[in-house]
Parts: sequence; structure tokens; C-alpha cells
Amino acid sequence: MNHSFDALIIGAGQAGPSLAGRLTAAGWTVGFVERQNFGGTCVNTGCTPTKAMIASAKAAHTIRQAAKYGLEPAGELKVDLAKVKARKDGIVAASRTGLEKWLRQMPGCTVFSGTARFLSSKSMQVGDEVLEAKHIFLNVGGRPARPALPGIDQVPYLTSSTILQLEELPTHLIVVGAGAVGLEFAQLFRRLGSQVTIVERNVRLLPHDDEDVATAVAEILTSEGITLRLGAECISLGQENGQPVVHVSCEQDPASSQGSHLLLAMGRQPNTDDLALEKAGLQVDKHGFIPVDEELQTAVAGIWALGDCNGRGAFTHTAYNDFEIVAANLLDHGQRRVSDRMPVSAIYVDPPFAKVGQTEAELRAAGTPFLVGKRPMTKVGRATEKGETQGFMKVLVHAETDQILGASIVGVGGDEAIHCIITAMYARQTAAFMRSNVFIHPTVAELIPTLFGELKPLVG
Ligand SMILES: Cc1cc2nc3c(=O)[nH]c(=O)nc-3n(C[C@H](O)[C@H](O)[C@H](O)COP(=O)(O)OP(=O)(O)OC[C@H]3O[C@@H](n4cnc5c(N)ncnc54)[C@H](O)[C@@H]3O)c2cc1C
Ligand SMILES: NC(=O)c1ccc[n+]([C@@H]2O[C@H](COP(=O)([O-])OP(=O)(O)OC[C@H]3O[C@@H](n4cnc5c(N)ncnc54)[C@H](O)[C@@H]3O)[C@@H](O)[C@H]2O)c1
Repeated sequence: MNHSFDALIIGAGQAGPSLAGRLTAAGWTVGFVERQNFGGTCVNTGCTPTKAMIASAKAAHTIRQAAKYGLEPAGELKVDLAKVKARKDGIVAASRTGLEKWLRQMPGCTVFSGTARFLSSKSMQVGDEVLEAKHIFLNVGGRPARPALPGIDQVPYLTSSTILQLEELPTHLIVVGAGAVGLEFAQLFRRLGSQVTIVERNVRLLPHDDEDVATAVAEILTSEGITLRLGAECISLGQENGQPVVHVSCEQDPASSQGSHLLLAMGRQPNTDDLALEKAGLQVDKHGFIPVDEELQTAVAGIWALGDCNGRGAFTHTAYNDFEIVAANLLDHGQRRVSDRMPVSAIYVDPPFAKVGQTEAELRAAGTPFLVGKRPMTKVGRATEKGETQGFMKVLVHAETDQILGASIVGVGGDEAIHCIITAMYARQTAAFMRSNVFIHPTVAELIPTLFGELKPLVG
């Protein structure tokens, strides 16, 4: 059966549903296609379930530290992963079903279930249905990459999606890949009670961030008993006695890691391979991303690509910002562009690592003269009161213009506190402006004006 709409939206991730809301409110008819779970990665297998489980892990960690707070634990802590999972599943289900209900009841929006594939640049097939529209918005996201590691076919392994289904704790979880996925799962399973080893090919954690950040995050993880095996230049997989083994060296490898479970956390790949893009005249780049311009339009007029599938962002906030750009430019006569947004992100190890703007290494490489303000969390009152003093706060400021260039916070509350710096940077404010602010006591953020008062040239 043929259906005609003003717009087709493919994928109920972080951009598509909100775009459907804006377009239908503006009087457009929308055909909406989702093949799996409403809410996509973030809601079902990404941000929401991981942060829910990280909350359980944090509670376990705090309980184990009861004595530090002058408390006597009532008994031995028992972790029931099935219950941790049930709590997480409840939070995820509420979000997913709420979104699906909203879309299915949205006036002007017709929801189709199935995989959408192009028939031409103006039409797509979903099962037996043919959907046509002048405007097509792809929000198809991605999935865990399956790296071509030697031995991968012989070893059962978990991905960031399947690990969320475990109901029994791994005795020893080996995590290959120390990106955000690897680090967050490593710490959360360690805190729930698993022995954890991280294997990573880079010689240090977080190679795109400053050395002091990588050191602080490594200290946080190792202080909790996580084993780091960095510089593993030749990773291959095997099995011994029915258990997964990760070899880390191409040479004779006496120090291979054997565990009860293996998580491969080595990046993601975009869901662009089964869209039949060629029928629309579209091509992907070498990573499988759909190239887009500053307004998220693809090479074919009338087709946009939003979120992780365009390679211009890899976060929920970047996917949502893609929606805002497209909606503003189409419906509000806006001129918003992808390059207007600053790089901002947080990795939810605990304490978290949040960042905005440029790093020291990037500024040095660009020859930008800059000053640094840095303060350990041991000198932040709120952190000492909470008994969470790992990490530091750091700001980078242009030595001549006083413009704020970047900041990193590894520390309790850093994921929230960083936003006062983000806002100041969007407002193109200076260190002098930050010093003039009065913040609330006692907070982690209250030390940020002080930090901007302690700027020094980088030593070394
Ligand atoms: C473990 C983990 C933790 C994360 N934590 C964070 C975090 O804390 N903060 C953060 O900002 N980001 C986080 N992310 C990243 C974040 O989840 C993604 O960047 C975000 O979900 C991308 O959204 P999207 O809209 O591009 O695509 P997705 O959310 O992936 O949605 C795409 C949707 O399209 C559907 N689809 C695909 N192809 C088709 C087709 N042909 N037809 C019909 N439907 C189709 C899919 O089923 C899916 O529902 C995390 C990711 C992971 C894996
Ligand atoms: N808090 C957050 O915002 C958050 C949390 C989780 C995931 N995410 C997003 O999800 C995406 C996927 O995360 P990820 O951690 O899987 O990917 P990633 O690309 O961030 O990290 C992958 C890691 O695996 C290593 N690796 C990759 N290929 C390898 C190989 N062949 N041999 C050895 N090591 C290899 C890399 O060196 C890297 O450290 C990212 O875009 C991330 O931003 C975000």
C-alpha cells in the first residue's frame, strides 16, 4: 500500500521524535518508522540503563565505605544483579513507553514498525508499505562495532547492549576498549562486586584528553581494584577451560587475561548499511557515516541525516542539537549550524570527568598562548565534606584576550558544575567575568571563580 506524507522520519532516537513533534505542530503530515525500541540507544541500551546501574553501583560503593562516615554497617553487603537490572529495566521501560505513546497519539503522525529502506530519493519501503515524502529525515543511530579481532568467532562476548541483560554478576569481567563504554561498565561492575580487567591498545587512558585527566581517571579506577592493561598493541581472543582469554601481545604472551566474561567496548558503527542508500543516490564515508553539510542536509536535496549516523557527534546532546538545528532552519527561518556548538561531554565514572572546549595539547599544537587555573578537589570544601576528594578542576584561558578556552573537571559534581563554564563560553565571556560571579556556598561550583583568579602559565 502507498502512503504519502510531507515528511518521513526514520528512527526514534534522540532527534526524530522531537522533530516529529515540531513538524506536526507546524501542520506537516509525518510518516514515522521505528524498527525496534522507541528511544533508540540512549533510552534502551545507552545513557539511561547505564546511569541507572551506575547509581546502584554508587550506592554499593558508599555502603562499603560506611565506616569512613562514622557508620557501622548492619551486615555484609549482598548485591543482587537481577534486582539491579529490574530497577534499571523499570526506568528504561517508563521512558520508552512514554515516548512511544506520545508518537502514536501525535496528531498528524503515523507510526510504522519495521526497517525502512530507500526505493528512491523520495520513497521508502517498510514491509509491504511504500512511504513517499518530499522530505526525509534519517535518525538511524548506531550499534556496537564488531571489531575484526583474531579469534572473535570462537569466543562468546558481551556488547554494551547484551551486558545489560545479565542477571548474575561476572566473577571476572574483562573489558576490551577503554572509551566511555569500557570505563563506565568497568567501574560499575567492579563496584557491584566483579573482578575487572581493562585491556586497551593505547598506552594511556583517554588519549584525546590531557595527561593529568588520564592519570586522575586511572588512579580512580585502580584505587578500586580495577586492573589496567594499557599499551596492548596486539589484542586477540581465545578460550581456555571454557572461559574467554584476551591475549595482549603478538609475542609469546604469558600475561594474557582470562576472565569469566568478556565485554568488547571498541566503538560503534552507524546503522547505515541496510538503508539501501544507493537507491536514493547517497553514499557513506569510509566509517559508514552519511556526510552532511552544516545544516545536516545530505548530498541529495530533501534528505537530512541527524544524530550518530552523520558522524558529526556521538552523544545524546549532539543528536538532540541536530534536531534543534534542522527545526530552527526549516520552521523558524533560523540559520543554525553544527559548527556553532562546542565540544562538551562527560564520562560517568565516579567521580565523573566532564569537559568543554579545547585541551592543553590542542592549544599547544595550535600555538595559542594560554594560562591554566587548577585546583585539586582536596581543596574544594564541598568535596571534603562529602568525603569525595579525588580529581581536580582545571580551566584554560587565552593569555592575551582573557577568553575562556576550555575546562576539565574530574571530581564530584563536575558533570553539573562544568555548565557554568559552558554557559560563560557560549556567551564568549572572559576570566575577569567569571571572577566577578558570586556562587552558592557550599558547592563544587563556588570554587570556579577562585580558579579563574589563580591563572598561571603552564609549567613544563
Ligand atoms: C552504553 C552507552 C552509554 C551511553 N551514555 C551516554 C551518555 O551518558 N551521554 C550521552 O550523551 N551519550 C551517551 N551514549 C551515546 C548516545 O546513546 C548516542 O549518542 C545517542 O543515543 C544517539 O542517538 P541517535 O538519535 O543518533 O540514534 P539512536 O538513539 O541509536 O536511535 C536510532 C534509532 O533508529 C532505529 N533504526 C535504525 N535503522 C532503522 C531503519 N532502517 N528503519 C527504522 N528504524 C531504524 C533504531 O532502532 C533506533 O531506535 C551512550 C551510548 C552507549 C552505547
Ligand atoms: N558518557 C557518555 O557520554 C558516553 C558513555 C558511553 C558511550 N558513549 C558514546 O558511545 C560511543 C561508543 O563508545 P566506546 O567506548 O565503545 O567507543 P570509543 O571509540 O570511545 O572507545 C573505544 C576504545 O576501544 C579501543 N579500540 C578500538 N579498536 C580497537 C582495536 N582494534 N584494538 C584495541 N583497542 C581498540 C580504542 O582505543 C578506544 O579506547 C562513543 O561515541 C561514546 O562517546 C558516551
